[in-house]
Amino acid sequence: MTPQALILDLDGTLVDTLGDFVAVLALTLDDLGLPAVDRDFVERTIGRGGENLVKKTLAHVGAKPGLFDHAWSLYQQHYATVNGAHAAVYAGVVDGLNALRAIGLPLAVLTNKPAAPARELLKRKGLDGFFTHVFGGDSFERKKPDPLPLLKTCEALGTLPSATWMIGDSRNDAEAARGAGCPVVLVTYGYNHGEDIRAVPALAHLDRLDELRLSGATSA
Ligand SMILES: O=C(O)COP(=O)(O)O
Ligand SMILES: [Mg+2]
Repeated sequence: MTPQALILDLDGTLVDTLGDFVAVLALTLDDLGLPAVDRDFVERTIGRGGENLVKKTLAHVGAKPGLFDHAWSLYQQHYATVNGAHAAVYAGVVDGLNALRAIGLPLAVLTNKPAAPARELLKRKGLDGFFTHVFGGDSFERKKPDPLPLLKTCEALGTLPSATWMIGDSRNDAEAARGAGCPVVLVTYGYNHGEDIRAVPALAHLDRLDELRLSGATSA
């Protein structure tokens, strides 16, 4: 089975951004006079968009209610500055993307990160040239794990969901793909809410993106 196009997640799949999230939350919490959160908390909480991360973090540190709007605005300002400074492209990603491009597969990014910082991060990490579309958590009415963003991305790619594979690192990606009717491939090195991603059914579980072996794109 060969796909006609691929949709790739960003955080935890293409780029290890945990350090960025940790740094941005530390700056935001410091501005608010609140205690920092540890790396493990951040790792198991990322993946459902920045708003969710900020809400969960405020609850975790016992912040008073009503702080969200201010915290979210600080978080976004800090994110724009920090973006990419504590992040690294995973081993195997550039070779994997080059191999996929070489066989003519259209590639799109679909992340829960807002589209503007997602595009900026890809640019800062030299990955922006690989993708025909980059969609974020604010590109559509709902985010992953809702299937809507996948269906909309398939529409933009001009491919049927059944011929469009989702490559992600979390059960969010798998759930969204299942709802949309897209086959899913999962990478094992990202963030899955503190759970083992190998327990989530997929076409394959990859330790590196360049382990994906596809023979060539079929026509749409
Ligand atoms: O939650 C986020 O901000 C990013 O998550 P994703 O790139 O893994 O979808
Ligand atoms: Mg992810």
